[in-house]
Amino acid sequence: MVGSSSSASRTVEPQLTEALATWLPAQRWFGAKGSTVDSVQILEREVLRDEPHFAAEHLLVEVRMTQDGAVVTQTYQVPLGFRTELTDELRPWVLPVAGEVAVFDGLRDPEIIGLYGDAFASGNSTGSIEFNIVDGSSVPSGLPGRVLGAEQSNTSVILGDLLLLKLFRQVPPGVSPDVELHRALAEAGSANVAPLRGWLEAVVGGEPTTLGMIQDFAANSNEGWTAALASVREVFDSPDTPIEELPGDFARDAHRIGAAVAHVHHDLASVLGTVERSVESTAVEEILARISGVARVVPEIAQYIPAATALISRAEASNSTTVQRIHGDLHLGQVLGTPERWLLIDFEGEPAKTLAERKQMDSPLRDVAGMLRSFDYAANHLLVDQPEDPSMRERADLWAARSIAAFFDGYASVAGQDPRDEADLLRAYELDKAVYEVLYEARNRPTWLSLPMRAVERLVS
Ligand SMILES: Nc1ncnc2c1ncn2[C@@H]1O[C@H](COP(=O)(O)OP(=O)(O)O)[C@@H](O)[C@H]1O
Ligand SMILES: O=P(O)(O)O[C@H]1O[C@H](CO)[C@@H](O[C@H]2O[C@H](CO)[C@@H](O)[C@H](O)[C@H]2O)[C@H](O)[C@H]1O
Repeated sequence: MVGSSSSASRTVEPQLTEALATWLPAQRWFGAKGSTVDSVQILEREVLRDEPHFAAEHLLVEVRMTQDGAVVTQTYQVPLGFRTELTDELRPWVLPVAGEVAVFDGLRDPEIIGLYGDAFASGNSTGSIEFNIVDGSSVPSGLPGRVLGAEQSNTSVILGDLLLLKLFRQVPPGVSPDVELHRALAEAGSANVAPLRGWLEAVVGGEPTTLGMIQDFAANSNEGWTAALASVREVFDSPDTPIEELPGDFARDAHRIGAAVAHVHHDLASVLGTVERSVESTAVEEILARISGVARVVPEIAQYIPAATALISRAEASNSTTVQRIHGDLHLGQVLGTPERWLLIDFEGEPAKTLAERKQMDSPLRDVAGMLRSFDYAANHLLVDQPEDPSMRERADLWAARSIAAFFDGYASVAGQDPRDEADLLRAYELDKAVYEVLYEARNRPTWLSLPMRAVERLVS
């Protein structure tokens, strides 16, 4: 616990918990959008630095809230900074705490990011937090910290343009699949992930729990989503040029992404195994439960339940399928293009699932379906909120079809099996993802809702 009157981090607990109750739900990474926070309790408060004008603390907090009438509890990781003088860059990140000391999101402060880097370099525990380095790897000390632009489900920061440190925001008790799968892929010698260098953990709810991980930073990389959007823009800007003649045609990249995904699936299967399972006992039946659940928030989706039921029955008729550990939340934002190859990142699985669910074996078709949905998103998202223009829509659909065909070809060229051969099961997984997206967009980006809604309608027809 903290409390020296000569330190910057003297903010008392009731003030902090009250501020966190307001501040947490407004963060991009807060996972329980649409819920009401009832209380915040500080589980751990570890001091990383404590000086008169500057302090840093690592907090684990338990948030109790009400979501759709039910009480939900989630644990979040909240590194905080305390400064008596604030820079302009830190101003947007302050918590509503009155007093002389400003309290802010610690991961926005390069000095605090550097503290985490140094903790890895020394490999020592900091109070209850353990910093682990992968055998054969090392982290240099004194690496300058830098904030990575985009806010996502977690917060990633850069150390010396060499390493990327991702701190998970929501931390369910247990080892993260991101660390687990990166370690398996290292064992397989996978070239399609950024090598894992270390991870940090603490005991949460009585279990060793991953708090974050550190891996090589692919400095010259471009996110698949950004690259795909650039290509789609070109398609719209040159309406009379056949897509295959455009310099930014995405088919070649889509083919390489397909091959990268197949390599990762192969490597995960080789290290962590595969199981033959009846389609009925895969998560396919849960798709209907998902639709019913989403219909409570987005009632328009209920009309598709009968057609979805028919689709699931067709998928179940395909008997058995092979399951294995998979990525679980694959989309164009989860692939990074480097000059040499495409990398897959962020193996945490679907954010809406529990940790135990995310660690279950599943069909690789779920990842393939995630990519198909993403090509559809990339093709159509510039048309959201625009008056319907059939010629633009036709170009968008052509771009998506071309990219998807190339992705399938790339996947099949490595896997030796073509996902198109399991068409009904693949469609069921696509529907599942589209339904997930309906809820995701309703809660996070309501202006994008028409995108997955259009897909649900198409997939069940
Ligand atoms: N190894 C890496 N090298 C370079 N950039 C990366 C790397 N890993 C992730 N990123 C960037 O960081 C962003 C967030 O990473 P991600 O693992 O998807 O985090 P989150 O769990 O918050 O979604 C990605 O969209 C990507 O742009
Ligand atoms: O933040 P995560 O990467 O864990 O994923 C969540 O957010 C994604 C949006 O950032 C969301 O993806 C959806 O939008 C993407 C475009 O922004 C699109 O490429 C995906 O196909 C679409 O699913 C993802 O579903 C959600 O889990």
